[in-house]
Amino acid sequence: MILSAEDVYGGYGTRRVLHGISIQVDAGQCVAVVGANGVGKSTLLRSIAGQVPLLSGRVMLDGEDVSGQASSKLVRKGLVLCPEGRHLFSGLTVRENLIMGVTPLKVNAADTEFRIAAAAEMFPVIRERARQAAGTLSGGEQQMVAIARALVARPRVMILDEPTLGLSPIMTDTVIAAIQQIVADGTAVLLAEQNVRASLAISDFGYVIEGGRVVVSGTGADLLDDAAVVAAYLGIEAEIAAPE
Ligand SMILES: Nc1ncnc2c1ncn2[C@@H]1O[C@H](COP(=O)(O)OP(=O)(O)OP(=O)(O)O)[C@@H](O)[C@H]1O
Repeated sequence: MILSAEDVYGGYGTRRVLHGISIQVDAGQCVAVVGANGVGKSTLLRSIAGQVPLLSGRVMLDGEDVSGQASSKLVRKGLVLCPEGRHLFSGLTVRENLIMGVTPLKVNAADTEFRIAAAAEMFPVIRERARQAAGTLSGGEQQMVAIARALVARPRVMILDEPTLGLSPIMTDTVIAAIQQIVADGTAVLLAEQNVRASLAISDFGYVIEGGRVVVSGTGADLLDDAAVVAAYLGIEAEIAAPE
């Protein structure tokens, strides 16, 4: 197991959002957390990534208790969050945004260039728009830059919060394919997505969250096959077999 959250309670000040959540991600896996708006998916991911304090419980990264550690430290240990809403520096160029992704690692210039070139293999927009201000890119292009900024840190685990939110169907497909490639290349992925079908379809395992708790879990395929789960928690209609 590369990452786990164990009995995590958390929230914002007196606002309790997470009520004892446990999840785990094995090396090489893509794991999805799904559920309706406001159930605590982002809070969970941000708590794991050191951006929201834990009230109790712990986060384990490759056998080490990293609970409450700052995100810059976690990046150096191989855990990177690609946040909802991308949070690019819109006035900086694409290239400068990518350099931000390696800053916590203190790698040398040659290594930085190598990492950016490798990310551009996956996302050609990085080369094409290298000197353009990130804020002038389309939403889909910005999402690719945001994922690339996480990728250049060479994480062992990448946490992706709503990477397809607001994207066109074509851009959504591109981002989903990129996530599959990242997993195939050996980085474990923890994914929160409103696009339930697409995320469970590429996930080895999924957790359905409701009210800050895991209510159902199973393989991505099993969750999608379970009509009751699909209807009750995921807000999408079960596919009804057409009559012969
Ligand atoms: N910074 C914050 N301060 C106070 N409450 C917050 C803050 N961020 C989120 N919340 C609240 O925490 C609860 C869970 O929000 P969270 O963003 O984790 O849900 P989510 O499942 O990711 O939903 P969404 O997909 O809509 O982002 C919500 O009630 C939300 O209003």
